[in-house]
Parts: sequence; C-alpha cells; structure tokens
Amino acid sequence: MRYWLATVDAVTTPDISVRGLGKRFGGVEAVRDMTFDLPPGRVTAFLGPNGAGKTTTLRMLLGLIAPTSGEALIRGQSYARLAHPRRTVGALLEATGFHPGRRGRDHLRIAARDAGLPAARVDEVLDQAGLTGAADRRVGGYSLGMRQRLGLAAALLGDPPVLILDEPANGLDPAGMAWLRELLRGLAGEGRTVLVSSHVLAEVAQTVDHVLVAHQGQLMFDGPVTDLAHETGGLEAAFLRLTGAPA
Ligand SMILES: Nc1ncnc2c1ncn2[C@@H]1O[C@H](COP(=O)(O)OP(=O)(O)OP(=O)(O)O)[C@@H](O)[C@H]1O
Repeated sequence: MRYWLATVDAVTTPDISVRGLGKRFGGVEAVRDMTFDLPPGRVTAFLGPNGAGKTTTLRMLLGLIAPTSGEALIRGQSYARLAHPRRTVGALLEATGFHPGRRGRDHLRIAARDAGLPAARVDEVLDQAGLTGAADRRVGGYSLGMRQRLGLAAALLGDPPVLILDEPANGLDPAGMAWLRELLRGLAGEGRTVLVSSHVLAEVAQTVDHVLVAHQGQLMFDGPVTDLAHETGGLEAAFLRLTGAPA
C-alpha cells in the first residue's frame, strides 16, 4: 500500500470547501446556502434523512452538476479545474453502471487505463477492497456489497488524498461494515480527507471524527461527533432533533 502524506499546502487549504452552495431543481431547493470546510486526516459523515440534499452536494463537489449559487471546491479548485482529478479525488456514487458481463479486475484495468494510472494499482486496490478472490468473476454475479467494494476499489485507484463516498455502507453485511470502518479509519490515518454520506446514523457513528447534518437542503450541524454524542439522549436523539424527525 502506498502512503500519502499531507503537504503544508494541504494543511492551509481545506481539502473540501463548500461556500454558500445552493442548488435548485425547478421548484425544489435541494441545497440551500451550505458552507463548510473539511481539513485532512478526518472521516466526516454527511448525515441527513432522505432528500436532505446530501447526494446533490456531493455531485456538485464532483462537478457532475452545476451549483445554482456558491461554490464547491476541492483543494481550492472546482473539480473541472483540477489538474489531475483522478489522482486528487476518489468518488463512489451509486455502485451501478458496471457492465455485468465484465470481470471485476477488467473494470478496474479499464478505469486505470482511461485515467492514465499505472496498471499495477489494480491489484493493490483489489486487495484493499478485499476483492482479490472475486476479481476474475463477472460483476453480474456480484452481490450489492461486492459491487460497493468494487466501487470503492475504483475510487482508490488514483491513490487520492480526498475521498467522497455516497452511502458506501449500502449493501454491506456486518463483516463488510466492520471492514469498511477499518478502511475509512486507515485512509484518514494516512492523512486523507474522507467524506462519507449516510442516512443511517448507526452505520457511521463508530467510524467518524466529524459530522455534518443536513435537513431539507440546509446544514443543521457541523462539528465533532463527540459534541453530538454528549447531548442528552446521545447521538440518535441529537440527530432526530436536528432533522425534525419524530423521536
Ligand atoms: N435531478 C433532479 N431533479 C429534480 N429534483 C432532484 C434531482 N436530484 C435531486 N432532487 C431533489 O432534491 C432533493 C435532495 O435530494 P438528494 O438526492 O440530494 O437527497 P439525499 O440527502 O441524498 O437523499 P437520500 O438519502 O435519499 O439519497 C430531493 O427533494 C430530491 O427529490
């Protein structure tokens, strides 16, 4: 495994910076005036109920949709302006889009080739994702959890200092969850910035350092997970209070 070390520049410029970000889809205000900065070396959970605006925010960070207002920056640049996007940010969005007839290893080989990354990375990320044994099976026969692992392997191909993962725990069994926790902690421990969305608080509570909570497109909380956990009733009560859900 290769290790990435935080540079002086990465310490002064937040790895992820969202400033007054907004997105409107017709009459729906999916994201409203969101502002936060994420420095390196932490796992941050982006929490909120269905429809809170998490995926929309992540898609703006990844340059897949344009903001209506504000900006979403990675290391001070919009995604489109990054000199080496695949070496800077690894992304996991919905783990679909894999050709079912193609073997896991071939998906990664093609992704590495298309991004100009060394083929040697393929075996490394298969190992990191715990997929070495299934690498030569066709993806059509993969479980949802295995597809998530393949998506994570693809995100890691460029050995990026920034990881943006939308619901990475989706489809993982308890052993897979434990593995994911260890992987995310290890990546942050190497100095990377890891942003993970989830609508299931329990999935991430044991893994994260920092929490963003969104509700109806607005940021309701931005702080250390310990600040929420110390509230009366603990993390879950705090989450329900912030998102207005019935206890
Ligand atoms: N392409 C789109 N066109 C119209 N409305 C959209 C579009 N994408 C998202 N929305 C709306 O924006 C709001 C926020 O959706 P978003 O997917 O960002 O929420 P989320 O927090 O990721 O939810 P979930 O946990 O269910 O994935 C929702 O009301 C959704 O219906």
